[in-house]
Amino acid sequence: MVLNVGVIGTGNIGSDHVRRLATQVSGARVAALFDVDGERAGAVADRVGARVHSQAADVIEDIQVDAVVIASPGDTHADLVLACVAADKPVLCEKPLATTVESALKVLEAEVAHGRRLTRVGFMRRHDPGYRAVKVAVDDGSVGEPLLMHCVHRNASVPAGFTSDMSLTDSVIHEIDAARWLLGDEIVAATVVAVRPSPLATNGMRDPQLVLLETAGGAVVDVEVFLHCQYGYDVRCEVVGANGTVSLDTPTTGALTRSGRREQAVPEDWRVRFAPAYLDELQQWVDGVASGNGGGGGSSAWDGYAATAVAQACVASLSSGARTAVGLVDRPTLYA
Ligand SMILES: NC(=O)c1ccc[n+]([C@@H]2O[C@H](COP(=O)([O-])OP(=O)(O)OC[C@H]3O[C@@H](n4cnc5c(N)ncnc54)[C@H](O)[C@@H]3O)[C@@H](O)[C@H]2O)c1
Ligand SMILES: O[C@H]1[C@H](O)[C@@H](O)[C@H](O)[C@@H](O)[C@H]1O
Repeated sequence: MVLNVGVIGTGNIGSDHVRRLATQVSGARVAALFDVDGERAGAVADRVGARVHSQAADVIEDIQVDAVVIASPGDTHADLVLACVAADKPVLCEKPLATTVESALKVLEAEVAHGRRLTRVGFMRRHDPGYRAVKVAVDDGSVGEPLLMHCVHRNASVPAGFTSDMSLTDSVIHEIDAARWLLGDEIVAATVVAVRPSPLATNGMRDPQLVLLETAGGAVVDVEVFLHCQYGYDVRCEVVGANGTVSLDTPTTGALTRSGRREQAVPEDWRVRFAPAYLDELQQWVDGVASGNGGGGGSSAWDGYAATAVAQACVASLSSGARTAVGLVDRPTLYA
């Protein structure tokens, strides 16, 4: 059986997902797509032989579309996921699930009322071989009880219009999900410290920032987020346990040793660094949907809601300078 996928949003990651679905993922084809930029949608559709619709709702309601990928901007996600749930279609929604806690909660409530998990959120680090190795070492007790997690999230630069809040809601949200997943615990408080801004940060953006996250069980996670680091894309993670530590290997594209020097390449951006993770994420989702489990596994609507709630607490802390508690609703049994 071939899964017919509809894609909404064909910008950077949407067009990458279309290409992967059409050429690398087995058991799937891109049947239909939509982007508000019709020219862009048309060019992407031509490459893979997909239909172009004139609105997002038509992709979701297309009877030949079995499942939907959402890769439009974050503030469009919640309404589109709600439409997928109403149409009973499995959906892989790029992060974030929603840009407000209220809209994330609406998705959660809709899915619970529907009675079946249909939503998966694109937290692809759960599919990265390095993060998976860290998860195995934490889960099998190799490092003992996890106490601390140190993270670094650096981008060479960010697009115009990126804001201080987006460092938290768009970038640190990956560490928020990774911490909840690796430590198996909810985050209950966040504190954000804005560092003296890099002279290269434009439009008054507070960059870098330091983020402290506290889990219900008392573990603490620190994240340096620095989105104008210039030299490349650098994501690091170390979990410190009672008996040892486990850290992410930073993949490089080669090590050159000559003339008394050793040089290692740094990935240019997330496209390069996480390419295998995006592919694994899509393949697992397609396989999951095809086997009738709605694409379950990976990050659920609950994970998307919790991550949004923590990111919003970070935004509040950045603005107030105070430690901010995270309030989550009770976890519905659908996500037990
Ligand atoms: N998981 C990851 O590592 C990762 C990486 C990059 C982006 N993302 C997420 O993917 C989403 C898209 O990011 P991007 O970098 O591809 O952005 P982008 O700006 O390159 O692409 C967004 C596309 O959506 C289109 N669009 C805008 N409004 C729309 C609407 N209402 N309906 C349909 N299409 C619409 C735009 O025309 C554009 O083509 C964001 O939520 C972002 O956070 C995730
Ligand atoms: O949207 C992107 C994407 O999510 C990347 O994975 C992250 O590293 C960037 O900081 C963010 O801006």
